[in-house]
Amino acid sequence: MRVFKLMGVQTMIMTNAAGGLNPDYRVGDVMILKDHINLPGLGGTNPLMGPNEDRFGLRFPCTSDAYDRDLRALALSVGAELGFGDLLREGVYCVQGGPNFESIAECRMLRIMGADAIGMSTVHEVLVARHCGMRCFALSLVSNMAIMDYDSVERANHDEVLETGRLRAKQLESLVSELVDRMETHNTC
Ligand SMILES: O=P(O)(O)O[C@H]1O[C@H](CO)[C@@H](O)[C@H]1O
Ligand SMILES: Nc1nc2[nH]cnc2c(=O)[nH]1
Repeated sequence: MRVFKLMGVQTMIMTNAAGGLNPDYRVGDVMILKDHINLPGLGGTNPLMGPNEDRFGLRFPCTSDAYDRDLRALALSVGAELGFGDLLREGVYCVQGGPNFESIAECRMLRIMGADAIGMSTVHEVLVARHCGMRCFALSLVSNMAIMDYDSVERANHDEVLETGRLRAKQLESLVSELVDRMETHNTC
């Protein structure tokens, strides 16, 4: 992120695959991140640990405005214009350390905590990008539903994640490229 910053990048667009925790979500939905829960961060592991690099940003950065409101609104309208507004959601992404998928008890706890989707990436990048003043937009492809039921015979697996990615690749490509075409290039930070 800091190399991008030094190269003059002002806006970061990030994508990930995530497990759906919100029972209203379906495999193949696309969740625009409006906020996150940084589980490793709450536990004391954070990419901004260590001496602060003052030339990049503040020691104690704000995260309540991490995901740019204007870009979120623009993505929702672009998706609707492209004909797949019904797939789009806005929600809270939770990052855990991985690489294992979550246990049933963990999924249930995360849902109670307010997470709509769970993954293993993106938040670290967002924290460093925001620290140095870059505008951030991120979306999650709901590649599988988290297992919440002890009677379920479903098992989270990476093949399903890859398969859903293939299924939605074209639509996500058109969403991101149209977003890039239309977004203001200036940094609002
Ligand atoms: O977050 P990305 O890299 O999109 O991928 C997510 O999906 C993979 C697991 O299937 C993990 O890598 C997890 O982080
Ligand atoms: N942690 C986590 N990461 C994912 N990436 C894609 N699906 C999942 C999931 O169910 N859990």
